[in-house]
Amino acid sequence: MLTRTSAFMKEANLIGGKWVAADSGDTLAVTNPATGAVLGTVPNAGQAEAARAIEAAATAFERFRKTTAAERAAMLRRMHDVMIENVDALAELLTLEQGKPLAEAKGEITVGANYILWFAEEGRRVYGDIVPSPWADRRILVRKEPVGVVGAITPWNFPSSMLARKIGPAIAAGCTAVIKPASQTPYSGLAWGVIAEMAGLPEGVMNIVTGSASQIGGEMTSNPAVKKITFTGSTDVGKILLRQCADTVKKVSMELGGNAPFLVFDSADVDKAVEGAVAAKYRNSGQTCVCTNRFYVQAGVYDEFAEKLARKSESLKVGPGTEEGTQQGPLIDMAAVEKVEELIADAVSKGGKVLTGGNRHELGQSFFQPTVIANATAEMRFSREEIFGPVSPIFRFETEEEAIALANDTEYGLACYFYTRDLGQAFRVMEGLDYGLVGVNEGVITTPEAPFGGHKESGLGSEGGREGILEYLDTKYVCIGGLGL
Ligand SMILES: NC(=O)C1=CN([C@@H]2O[C@H](COP(=O)(O)OP(=O)(O)OC[C@H]3O[C@@H](n4cnc5c(N)ncnc54)[C@H](OP(=O)(O)O)[C@@H]3O)[C@@H](O)[C@H]2O)C=CC1
Ligand SMILES: O=C(O)CCCC(=O)O
Repeated sequence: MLTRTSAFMKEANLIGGKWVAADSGDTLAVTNPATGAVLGTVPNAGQAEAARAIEAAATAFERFRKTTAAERAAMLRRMHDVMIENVDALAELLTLEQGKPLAEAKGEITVGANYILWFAEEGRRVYGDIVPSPWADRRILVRKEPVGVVGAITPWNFPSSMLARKIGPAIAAGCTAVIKPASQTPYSGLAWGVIAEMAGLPEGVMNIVTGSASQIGGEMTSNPAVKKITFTGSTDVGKILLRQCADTVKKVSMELGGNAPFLVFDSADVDKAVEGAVAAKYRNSGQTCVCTNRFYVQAGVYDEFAEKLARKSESLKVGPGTEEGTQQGPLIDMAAVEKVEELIADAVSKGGKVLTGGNRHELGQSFFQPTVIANATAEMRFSREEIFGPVSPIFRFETEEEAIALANDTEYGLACYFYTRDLGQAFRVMEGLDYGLVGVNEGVITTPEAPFGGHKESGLGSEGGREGILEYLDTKYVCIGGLGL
């Protein structure tokens, strides 16, 4: 199984162009969530290795910042090509350590490659300004310059594409980076080192350190050589990193948790809404920060929607991600299974009705049945907490105003979705929802061309789109006088 992936499956850290072990020689085991089998080990590095990686990135930055945008675009295009040429191997590695179906893993690698290509193109359009001067003898230039060394910390649910959104704009802007992948899925992060090498990225531009989150994150956030932290993960950890970044006033981008509502109005095409609901809920077995957490359905179509969603949910094929036809892989670990069980038990004790699923899957391990729960209410825990699993709670509402208020009643503001065939309603609801991403009659909306980022406690800044590269650039105002004009 591992033969195809082996070229990309590194068991060492990349620091200054060298693949190295942890100073202590300690390692972390990586397991396949579908079988519980140990796939291999990666270095359990800490503060000292992170400091050396930052130093390597800072040294490389002095040369890399002077490369042209066209040169960097060429490197990024080669990285894109390496990914597309090796999509099967990279996807297999991703599925083995993360669990998602191979088709989804291939989708993630392809989307990641597309982010890289998008930023290759965007990097060549980092324009400054010449501003009309209020002085006859002076001229005003506004330049955009790379911020410098970037620290990137990523989660286990999209271990490849979350890095693409950070590395792509960083390199395009002329920055260098130190990466810390999630400990449960480090291979897809380390594979970026191989991709970089194959694409001819200069040594030290990309450094990758696995191991202690608090030590590596602590060094990244306190070391003055790091100018920016970009993080995707839980809101709790995002808040820790924000506090730690304050002392050296670093730039930050935060892609944090979500509590996505999915509204279905009486005016909706219910079959289309069910199709969108399945896509928005069950991608990566519900372990996506933009996955629907709460379905709000208007009274007139409630029963029809609930029944149809239940039937679709129970038809999903659960199995190992590597098996042909699998639509639902395992959850990342047993803690995730226990959390889902707790949320279901809480809902049932408060009057929730399980329409399908509700239990661990007969396959064992961390496989869980796709679950639909009707009669959901605001008192149930999943109305406020991220489920991060294949559970669809369905709440009932009567009016449009009520639906908007319920949808916005959360500290999160990442993604939301709604279905309607009423054009006026589409605009009213879209304008009323306090979210960074809105899907209108669509359940999956991410693309490199569009900005991705949350409102409220779901984050700061945007990845992708025109905005994505701006996060990696400083603005410099230059006043040129003494021109004798
Ligand atoms: N918005 C999103 O995309 C995601 C949201 N989540 C939410 O968060 C919950 C917990 O998931 P989890 O993976 O533990 O998410 P975390 O936020 O804990 O982890 C994300 C990344 O941050 C690292 N990290 C953890 N603690 C620190 C720290 N003190 N300093 C620096 N880095 C740190 C992790 O490292 P390590 O792996 O070594 O601990 C990992 O690389 C999920 O159930 C879900 O609700 C999770 C993943 C993604
Ligand atoms: O942050 C995440 O959980 C990944 C978002 C997946 C997407 O790109 O839609």
